[in-house]
Amino acid sequence: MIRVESLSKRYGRDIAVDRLSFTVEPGQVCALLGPNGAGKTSTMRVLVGLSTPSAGRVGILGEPVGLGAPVLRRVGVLIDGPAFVPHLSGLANLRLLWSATGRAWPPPALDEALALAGLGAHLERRTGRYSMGMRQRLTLAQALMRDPDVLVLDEPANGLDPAEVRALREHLVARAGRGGTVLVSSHQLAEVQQVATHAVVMDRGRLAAAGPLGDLLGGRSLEDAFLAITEGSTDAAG
Ligand SMILES: Nc1ncnc2c1ncn2[C@@H]1O[C@H](COP(=O)(O)OP(=O)(O)OP(=O)(O)O)[C@@H](O)[C@H]1O
Repeated sequence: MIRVESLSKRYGRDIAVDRLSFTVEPGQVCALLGPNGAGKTSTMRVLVGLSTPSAGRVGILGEPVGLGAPVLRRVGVLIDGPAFVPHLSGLANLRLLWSATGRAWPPPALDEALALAGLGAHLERRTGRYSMGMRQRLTLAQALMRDPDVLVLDEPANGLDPAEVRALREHLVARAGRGGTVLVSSHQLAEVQQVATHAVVMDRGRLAAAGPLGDLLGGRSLEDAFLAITEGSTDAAG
């Protein structure tokens, strides 16, 4: 379970996240939506201990989060992507990242993660020669190989081709079906509509709407609902 309580994040005098609260329960795939600069990545970075909140609290599986918090072992994260060592192969990079957990190789869901990443023989190639899409797939593999209870994915479909996007979608649905908690940000609303059970819409740092997807849609496409929600908050602010 993910809990965000009155979270604010400032960068100097700018406020990127403004008293944001929401929860994501096990079994849910929650889409974190919002226009460019709404504060989605800032929220996710605080949520997984990569940056500190200016105010408020975040928790995962009932435990507080901070850099190196034990609960983060149970979280698969894709944000900006880790820095892969360019002269090592994809597989060697996964081993290196896994070694930081102090647990024996291989990770519990390595095969499943590699199947989804679909890198095949590229796994043996140096990551310095990877395309952006290959890098994204290796990043996904490192997030999934630990068989996490919670997934926090910032625009995971970036750079993936349509077949891979579909495989990812099926994976997220299956993971939530097994009791996992998934928070995923995206600008690809038609894609998100197929996978999300819930959505949180941010606009200029604030919560603009949240709830089960069906309630937010009210019979509209997610694109129409999103534009109505974010336009409404622009009018209200103006
Ligand atoms: N490290 C930083 N230093 C200063 N300002 C930042 C930093 N990171 C983000 N911001 C600012 O905070 C605001 C929110 O950015 P954030 O990346 O969280 O939005 P986002 O919703 O993820 O956007 P996008 O959809 O474009 O990825 C923006 O105004 C951005 O310029």
